[in-house]
Amino acid sequence: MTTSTPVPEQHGATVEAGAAPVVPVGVLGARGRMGTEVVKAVTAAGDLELVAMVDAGDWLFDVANAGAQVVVDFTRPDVVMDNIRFCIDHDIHCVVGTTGFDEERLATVAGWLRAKPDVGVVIAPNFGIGAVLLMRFAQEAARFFPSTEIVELHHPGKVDAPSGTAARTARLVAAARDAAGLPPSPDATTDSLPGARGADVDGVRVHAVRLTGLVAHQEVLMGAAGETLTLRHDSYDRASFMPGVLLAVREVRRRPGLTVGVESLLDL
Ligand SMILES: NC(=O)C1=CN([C@@H]2O[C@H](COP(=O)(O)OP(=O)(O)OC[C@H]3O[C@@H](n4cnc5c(N)ncnc54)[C@H](O)[C@@H]3O)[C@@H](O)[C@H]2O)C=CC1
Ligand SMILES: O=C(O)C1=N[C@H](C(=O)O)C[C@H](O)C1
Repeated sequence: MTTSTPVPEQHGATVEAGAAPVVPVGVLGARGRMGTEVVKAVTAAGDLELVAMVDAGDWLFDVANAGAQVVVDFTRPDVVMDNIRFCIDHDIHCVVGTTGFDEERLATVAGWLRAKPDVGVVIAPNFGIGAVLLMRFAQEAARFFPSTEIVELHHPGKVDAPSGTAARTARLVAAARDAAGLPPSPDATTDSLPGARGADVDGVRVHAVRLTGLVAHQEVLMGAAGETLTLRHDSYDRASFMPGVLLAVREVRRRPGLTVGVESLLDL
């Protein structure tokens, strides 16, 4: 039970005596689709304080000057590495939702973190709890089905294809198939238009749809003789990502080093 005497806290916020201090948070990509939602969510959270909003053309040093302890990055795959490097160099923990991470990029971030053992970085292609569960269910089911393909469907403003979530799902499914000793999914195609069979991610076909009216959706289709299993997740609103983002913001300072995905934060 905290006492009711308010004590001054940094950045103008106040906290109850004995309560955990408010965490100063900066948002990169603050004027984007996700950034706008993150700004709203952080502002509404009593234990967090929004201290910096940075978008393209703004000065990145603003997040350091404002005293941000945690930065949330929803920018673009072509700028996110520079942002992470900056934060690590300035001892700022990072929660990264921006996509475009392959094993090489993750290894680079892990390498930077070795010089800063107290800094934490969480990188997750999807903060939606349902999407995280879908990935886990797909991993579990993969070994029982000779065929798996993935269809991701998004709003037409998305710059990368396939989605980061679909790429990660494909890699997880491929690893589960390999571990079970499954051969490649059967496919007799010898004659096709370029792209007709989707992208090949570690041997799993991934198809990307861009459609006005959509937000973020994914289906994992699995087939065996005489049956199919379809796992589907739909984000109809970017609010769906906020519980995961806020969880990562609250946890990242306690998790030095690189954390990929929010599974471990959810005890999955
Ligand atoms: N992990 C997750 O749960 C989710 C991840 N995403 C990913 O987040 C990223 C952003 O998505 P959206 O918000 O839809 O894109 P968006 O295009 O609406 O927003 C990106 C923002 O970043 C800004 N920006 C560009 N360069 C910058 C820089 N150097 N510094 C600061 N800001 C910069 C842009 O001006 C823009 O306002 C994408 O990679 C997307 O795939 C999107 C939804 C959920
Ligand atoms: O750009 C988006 O919108 C999304 N991006 C992430 C991805 O590429 O997986 C997460 C979600 O699908 C929405």
